[in-house]
Amino acid sequence: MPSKKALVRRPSPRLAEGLVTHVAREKVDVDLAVEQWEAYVGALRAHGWETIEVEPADDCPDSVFVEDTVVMYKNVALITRPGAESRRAETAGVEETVARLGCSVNWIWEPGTLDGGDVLKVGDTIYVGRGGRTNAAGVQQVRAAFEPLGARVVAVPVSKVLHLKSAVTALPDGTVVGHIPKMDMPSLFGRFLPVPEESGAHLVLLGGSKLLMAASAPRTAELLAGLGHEPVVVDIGEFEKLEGCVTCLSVRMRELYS
Ligand SMILES: NC(=O)NCCC[C@H](N)C(=O)O
Repeated sequence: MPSKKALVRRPSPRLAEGLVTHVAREKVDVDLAVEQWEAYVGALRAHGWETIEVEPADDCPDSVFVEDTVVMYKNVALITRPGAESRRAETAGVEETVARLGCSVNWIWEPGTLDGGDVLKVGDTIYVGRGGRTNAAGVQQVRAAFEPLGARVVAVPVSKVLHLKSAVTALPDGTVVGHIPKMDMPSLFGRFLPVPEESGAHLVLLGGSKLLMAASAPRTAELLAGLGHEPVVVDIGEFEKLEGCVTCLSVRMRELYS
């Protein structure tokens, strides 16, 4: 059934200790991050999304990046096993929330690892980035979980960025949008639009032609507006210092059964 709920998770007071892999560490202003997070949640709400807060995980610095802990396909919530050990404790609270919302719950098991940031759904095609956080067993387990439900899983090598969706997302019409310098194999995607900024490749589909985007990608916003899309811009600069994107701060649940 169509639903418009989105999971979010309030930043931990330890946010500044979050992991960095492909960028140099910069000082994070936690108070400003909380303000930016509130504005992000406000933008989701303003566009008709009911936001559901997962109980905060104050001891987990990266817990605000809730997308990495669960992948939704239809009514199934696949609880991940994050590639970074320090993030594994984040999944318990998420599991509780999705179960309460009536999802059918499944899990990635050892030796599999998967971060939700590596999973891009375009219709029934599920691209899974195989990189620093998601291993081959994780990809196989995504296949086993979702192909019987009608999905086709396509594995994509990722070596230049943290996650697949750090470089690639998609427009509402299914066109894949990506920043080529950060992609291993742009040719794996069918209909493809290159964008000039890395963070321009991070799109959250809000509904209709509205696209939630980061303020750090003004040239891409202009490009997309010129193609008839409607960018909704938020500043998430403090999260970008930790390799976070607009995509990773929420999990949209569009096909809840209940
Ligand atoms: N899906 C995402 O883009 N997640 C960002 C996670 C950033 C966090 N600092 C991490 O390294 O896990």
